[in-house]
Amino acid sequence: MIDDSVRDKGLVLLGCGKMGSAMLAGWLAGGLPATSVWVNDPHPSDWLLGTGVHVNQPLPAHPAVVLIAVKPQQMADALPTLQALGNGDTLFLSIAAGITIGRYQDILGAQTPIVRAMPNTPAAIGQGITALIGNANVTATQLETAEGLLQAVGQTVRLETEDQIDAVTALSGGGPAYVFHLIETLAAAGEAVGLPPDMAMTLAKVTVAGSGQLAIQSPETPTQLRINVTSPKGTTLAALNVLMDEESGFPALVPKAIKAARDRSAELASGA
Ligand SMILES: NC(=O)C1=CN([C@@H]2O[C@H](COP(=O)(O)OP(=O)(O)OC[C@H]3O[C@@H](n4cnc5c(N)ncnc54)[C@H](OP(=O)(O)O)[C@@H]3O)[C@@H](O)[C@H]2O)C=CC1
Ligand SMILES: O=C(O)[C@@H]1CCC=N1
Repeated sequence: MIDDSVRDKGLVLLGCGKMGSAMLAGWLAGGLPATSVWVNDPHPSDWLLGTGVHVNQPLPAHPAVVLIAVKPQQMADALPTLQALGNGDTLFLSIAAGITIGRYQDILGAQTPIVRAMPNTPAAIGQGITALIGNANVTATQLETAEGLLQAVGQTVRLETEDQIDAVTALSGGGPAYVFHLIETLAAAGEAVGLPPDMAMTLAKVTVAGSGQLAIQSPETPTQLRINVTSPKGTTLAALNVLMDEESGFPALVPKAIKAARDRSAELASGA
């Protein structure tokens, strides 16, 4: 639930592109008044301008939370504009990949309360998942405020160490893109074996969505759910023999992809 302090003292978004908009859409749909939100973004979208939030207007003196939602490469220009809010009661909630708490402290001040989080775009429909960790300046109440905002757009998990966030970024932060690519690939493959494009896309989307829901709702493991589909000597087995090949299938490809994303996240953290 979104904390009253956010409604009363205000929420500032630094950057409102794809991820900032996804989260803001969820918060507004969940009842956060538009008048409690201030957004700084050089090129506000038509959607944003239509929400009724304050766009590129003077900020409240002591907002409850600042959401940092610019790209890592934009941080050096964007963050110093909010330096005056550092070292105080305003909680900075960062969703940027690869920018460490230490780097925020260097710019905003060592006493600044900072929560680093990694959400994903299904937040736009309340189905996101976000991992978070705070620095020592974050009070228990502020951590609950951050978690309340993030739970208003999905589930949350608390991290034990900050460096775990590189792996989270690789798995669930970018994960929706991998799944969307799976949908694209399934639909194209359906077309290639004779289905009309629209039908192939509908079959692919609903299959992925339904399977995801079944994996969440069923008491059975994903492994058992896979076995349930796979008849002996049947059609699924013919496909899985390709997809589960240790040399060329998912077991070879997926870990390689996740490691590449994890390594890139760590690289961003070192300033590359
Ligand atoms: N997209 C995703 O699925 C996820 C993204 N993230 C993280 O979220 C952050 C944002 O990513 P994403 O939304 O995809 O990127 P976008 O480029 O869509 O959003 C960034 C926004 O910030 C604006 N901006 C640029 N400079 C400034 C500035 N100086 N002050 C204020 N706003 C500025 C950009 O404007 P303009 O376009 O005009 O430059 C843009 O609207 C990144 O750090 C990313 O790592 C985390 C999890 C998932
Ligand atoms: O691609 C990126 O760097 C960001 C982080 C996770 C999802 N998008």
